[in-house]
Amino acid sequence: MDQSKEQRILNSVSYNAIKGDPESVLACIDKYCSQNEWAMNVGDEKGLILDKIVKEADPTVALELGTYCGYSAVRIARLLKPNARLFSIEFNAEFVPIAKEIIEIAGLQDKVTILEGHAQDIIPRLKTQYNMDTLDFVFLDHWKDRYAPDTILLEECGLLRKGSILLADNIIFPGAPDFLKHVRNNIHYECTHYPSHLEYMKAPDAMEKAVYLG
Ligand SMILES: Oc1cc(-c2ccc(F)cc2)cc2cncnc12
Ligand SMILES: [Mg+2]
Repeated sequence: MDQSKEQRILNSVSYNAIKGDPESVLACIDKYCSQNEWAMNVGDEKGLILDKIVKEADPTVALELGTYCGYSAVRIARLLKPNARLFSIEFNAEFVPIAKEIIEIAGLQDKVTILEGHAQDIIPRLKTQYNMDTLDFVFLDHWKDRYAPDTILLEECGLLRKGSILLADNIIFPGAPDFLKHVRNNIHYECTHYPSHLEYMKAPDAMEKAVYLG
């Protein structure tokens, strides 16, 4: 059977990246996806915004919704302090083993736990099953119509604390209007908009930071 695009991305990383070097893994994926096959990684331009917010948050416990091939998991985990951890939720079973291998090639497997399933099923179990208190940073990059309900679920499950930082990808394209409606003009959130472009393309896109105020 023909290989999937995601398998071809893994092949490229496995062949070209330097083992244990996250920067070379990111550069390899960005090169492949800008020159060979477009893929929905957050990419190098929006990745710089992600880097900035992760450094600002300096999280001990981070959550990512939407692992895909593990590009943003590598991007986030490479910035984590020694005892910090990233949990990444992915529902597509085909993507999970590919992301795991890419994260391993980057040498970040001890910092990242991939949880396979739907965010709405996993979020309610994070405290009990993973001994979690609250989340310091959340990257939303899964299906856009799930950003708002999953944010509300994080609130209801007591996983957000005063100062928890949410960062959402694709605010313009494909767009997440319900999420913006929930966090903007909401006394519980302080929002910042970061205009950018769709990964590897000229089309406008943006990220939204929403700091939970408790
Ligand atoms: O960054 C992203 C981009 C796109 C996407 C798809 C098709 C298109 F034409 C434009 C953009 C889809 C995504 C789904 N999940 C997470 N991130 C995504
Ligand atoms: Mg995205």
